[in-house]
This record gives sequence, C-alpha cells and structure tokens, in this order.
Amino acid sequence: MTEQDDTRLVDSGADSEDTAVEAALRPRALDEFVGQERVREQLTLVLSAARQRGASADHVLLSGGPGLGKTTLSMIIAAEMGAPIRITSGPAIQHAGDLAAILSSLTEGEVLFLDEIHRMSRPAEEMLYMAMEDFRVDVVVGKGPGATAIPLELPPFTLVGATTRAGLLPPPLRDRFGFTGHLDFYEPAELERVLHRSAGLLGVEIEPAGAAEIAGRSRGTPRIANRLLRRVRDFAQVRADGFVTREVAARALEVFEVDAGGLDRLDRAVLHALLKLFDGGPVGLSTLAVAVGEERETVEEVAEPFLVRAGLLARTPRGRVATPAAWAHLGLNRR
Ligand SMILES: Nc1ncnc2c1ncn2[C@@H]1O[C@H](COP(=O)(O)OP(=O)(O)OP(=O)(O)O)[C@@H](O)[C@H]1O
Repeated sequence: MTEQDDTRLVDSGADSEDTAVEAALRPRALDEFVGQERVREQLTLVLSAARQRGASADHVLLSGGPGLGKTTLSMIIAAEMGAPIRITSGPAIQHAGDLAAILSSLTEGEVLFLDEIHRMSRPAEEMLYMAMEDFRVDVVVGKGPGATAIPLELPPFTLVGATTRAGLLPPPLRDRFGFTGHLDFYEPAELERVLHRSAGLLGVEIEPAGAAEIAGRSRGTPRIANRLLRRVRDFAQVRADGFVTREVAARALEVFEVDAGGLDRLDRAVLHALLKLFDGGPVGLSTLAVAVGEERETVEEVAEPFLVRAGLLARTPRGRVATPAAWAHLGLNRR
C-alpha cells in the first residue's frame, strides 16, 4: 500500500476505510477484472500455459499508479493458479534475513506478492536475484572472517512484484521477471463498470447516469471510484431515498468538494491562485505554495501530478503555467 491519507477523498493511496472495504470489492478472477485488456490477455496466456505444463508461473512485474489494481491482480494470479499467496512489501524487508525467512517458508507454487518492490534494501534485492533465477538462497551465518554461507534450496514459486514505475527498478532485477504488465489509468466507461459491480456488492441501487457522474470524477482510478461511491451512498441514504441518480451523485460530490473533473479543494485552490493571483503564470512553486498556504511538497506531490495529467497545469523551466483548459475549468476568462 502507498502512503496513507485519511483526509483527501481523491487520494489514490489506500486509507484505513479502503483497506477494510476493498477486500469485499476485489474481483476474484481474471474475467471479473475490468479493463486493462492487453495485460489481461497476456496474463491469461502466461497462466494457462503454466497450468498446462503443471509448472508455477513465471515471475510477474506489475507497474502502475496506486489504486489501479496491482494487489488485486496478484491475488487473481494466485487464485487462477490454485496457489496460496503471501503478501509483503519492499519497505517491510530491510534486511536480507527478513527476505530469507519469507522465502524459506514458501510452499511449492506459492505466489509471493512484493508491493513497492523498488523500496527493498540492497542486500535483500541481491538475495532476491538468486532466489528468482535459481530458487536458491545463500544464508550467511556468523559475522566477520568466520561467516559462512549456507545454501538453501527453495521450492519453485512465483514472485509478483509491484511498483509505481518499472523504470525505478535496477535492470538486473527487472530482467529477472518473465512478464511485465503495465496498468494504465481507466477510461470512464470502464470505471462505470467497476462502479456497477461494486454497487451490486454493496447493495446500492444506482442508475447508469449516476455511475457515469461518479466515474467522471474518479481520476481514472478504481480505488477512488469505489471510495466516491461510498460517500455518494451515504448522501443518498441520508438526503435522498437511497437511489443513486445522476443528480444525487452530483449533489453528493459537491458536498464532498469533488468537482466534475475530479478536482478537490486543494487542486482548485492551486489553480485558482495560479489564474487569479499570477495571471496564469509562470510562477515559481514556492510562491504558488505560499499563496495557497500549503507546503511546497504538498503542492508538488499531492496536487500537481493530477493537474498535469488532466492537462490543466504545465511545469516549465520558468515556473508553473496554467493551460487554456484551466481557465475554462474554473469558468474564468483569460485576461
Ligand atoms: N480492474 C479492476 N476491476 C474492478 N475493481 C478494481 C480493478 N482494479 C482495482 N479495483 C478495485 O480498486 C481497489 C484498489 O485496488 P488495488 O488494491 O488492487 O490497487 P493497487 O494498485 O494494488 O494499489 P496500491 O499500490 O495502493 O496497493 C480494490 O478494491 C479493487 O477492488
């Protein structure tokens, strides 16, 4: 999981409520997994071939932003292979010994899901090379000149590594994966399918236009779509008759300050300052941050990535610049 943020509805990392609810909403088989057609087809082939050979599947690397379905896919891989799954993450493995303990307790064919694999420590990473290639590790016992390496055979297993960007991985590690799948942001129509499926599981009645309204505000991310659906459900239950129409969804998300483009209060404050105070820029990041009363890092890491992706803001060598779409989005005329 990525950094937690309990306060932003449109953050793509998991918060504590997500963690509790997501298990119930996860698709359990490849054909329930919405979108990502290419990765799905490629994985279907890789897994079917391994099953036919009666072997464990090749190691799989999944790249893509938070909330796009990497954990879900790893569980599906295990389910499709009829294998158990062990879940851990790079930051949890600080010493080679931590990894050795996990690897040596794997059973034959087991899937090991290593989230944020790019954040593993160097010694652990080197141990992983050998484990992936030869299903063997050298466990070092003792220290100094008396230290000895005891070779340990491992049962064949499938490593599923997840990272936000495959480019963050050192090439020797990247090369040891037999298959790399990249997860893209989802199209609104795909998010609508995610929403209808989740609504069914949560017992929420929703009309197609209601799902479309939520999908358009979900930043291409299923986790955000599912989270907005839960807030819309709250609103529908308390302020309406429980049925999610387009209007109910729009009113609910207005209350929670997520606008029609999926921007929240912070995103809009940044755009607003850029347009109104600096006439669309260019303006330096620090100046912009002071203008919205936030830390520089918050503006840069929390608000900007989506504003850039949405084509509303550009980072230039001279500073931040608003695009024509930004003026249109806030309903302002360019002076
Ligand atoms: N393709 C999909 N179809 C249906 N639901 C999906 C899909 N992808 C993700 N989801 C839902 O979105 C939520 C988040 O997915 P998941 O935990 O797999 O994301 P992740 O990429 O592993 O994120 P992180 O990197 O933060 O751990 C889950 O509840 C899952 O049900």
